Amino acid sequence: MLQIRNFRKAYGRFTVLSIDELAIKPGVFWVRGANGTGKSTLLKAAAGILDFDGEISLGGKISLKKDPVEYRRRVNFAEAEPVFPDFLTGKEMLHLFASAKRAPARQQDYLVDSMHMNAYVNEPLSTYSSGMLKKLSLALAFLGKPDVILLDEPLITMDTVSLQVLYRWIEEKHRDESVSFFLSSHQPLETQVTDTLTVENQTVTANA
Ligand SMILES: Nc1ncnc2c1ncn2[C@@H]1O[C@H](COP(=O)(O)OP(=O)(O)OP(=O)(O)O)[C@@H](O)[C@H]1O
Repeated sequence: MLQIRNFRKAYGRFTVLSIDELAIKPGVFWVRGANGTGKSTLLKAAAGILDFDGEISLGGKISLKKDPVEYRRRVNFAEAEPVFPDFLTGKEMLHLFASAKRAPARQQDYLVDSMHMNAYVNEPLSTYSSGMLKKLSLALAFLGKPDVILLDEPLITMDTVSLQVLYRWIEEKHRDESVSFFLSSHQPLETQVTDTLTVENQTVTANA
């Protein structure tokens, strides 16, 4: 599903990650590693928002660099600490992403309802707490018909009820639409994972 070849990401002269070849089959993956090892770097590169040397593709067919629009429509991402324009409302962000991701009608209603965001979704983002912003960013990452969803530290700032909703979304998307997930977290995940990807020693290994 996700293929990485001759990948290298450096900040200045410091190489953070170097991956010769990694072909990841469909599934739900827990991305683990100590602070500063490169988990966010890996997810941001795979999401197409961070420049890197090398090649990342979906199944060797849809290349991030050669088919950037198609790739980004199929690979969704939520940042660890989302930052959005303060003056927009949650609803406006949802409309924007739904249009870019060609989301089916009413998909955003399901996400807003199930994550209990109705009370504030029409308010400007300047009024949101960090948990409210986190829930919105996760909802945005579930819009459209992606093949892959990358969630960077999805558990942080989420209350216990919201966490259960998130786990339900992940299980539904994986079971019903065969969506693959990459979930970086320092805490164990309360959902069944296919494999663990460990980020250490400037590279990534699959543990299975
Ligand atoms: N914009 C940047 N400029 C310079 N160095 C950076 C930049 N972003 C990240 N780094 C460095 O790259 C390394 C990997 O950072 P990254 O954020 O990917 O780690 P992480 O595994 O997600 O960490 P954490 O678990 O603490 O969130 C760190 O050493 C960090 O200092």
